[in-house]
Amino acid sequence: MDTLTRLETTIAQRRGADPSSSYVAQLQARGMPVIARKLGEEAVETVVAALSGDDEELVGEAADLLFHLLVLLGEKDIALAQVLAELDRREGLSGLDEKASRSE
Ligand SMILES: N=c1c2ncn([C@@H]3O[C@H](COP(=O)(O)OP(=O)(O)OP(=O)(O)O)[C@@H](O)[C@H]3O)c2ncn1[C@@H]1O[C@H](COP(=O)(O)O)[C@@H](O)[C@H]1O
Repeated sequence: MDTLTRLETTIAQRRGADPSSSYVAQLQARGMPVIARKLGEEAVETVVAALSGDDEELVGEAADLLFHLLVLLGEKDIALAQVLAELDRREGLSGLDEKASRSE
């Protein structure tokens, strides 16, 4: 099992866990508005790290971003596999077709 899939499984297993002992359970208990805001913050922090030129910081922020994206997808009951399938679909499209398809 790859890293993101393992993490997705862990996040799903945190449903209903004690928020005082689990950061994921704490986010899940606070709900989608907090999860979405957190993802937005992590996206901004990733952009700032990219512009700062510090690779180590960027790696850390990118990990935070992917982690919080998985929490958000889990909250919406969207499997990582669905997102990967969409990327696979786009990979199969050629340049202009892909642009048209993405803007649909
Ligand atoms: N990958 C992560 C992970 N990445 C980041 N974080 C947490 O995400 C938060 C990042 O937020 P910030 O950088 O803004 O730091 P902060 O100021 O402490 O956060 P806030 O108080 O603003 O929420 C930190 O609290 C990190 O600990 C993570 N927490 C958990 N995981 C994974 O999720 C699993 C389950 O975690 P628990 O639910 O805590 O058991 C763990 O085993 C890990 O594999």
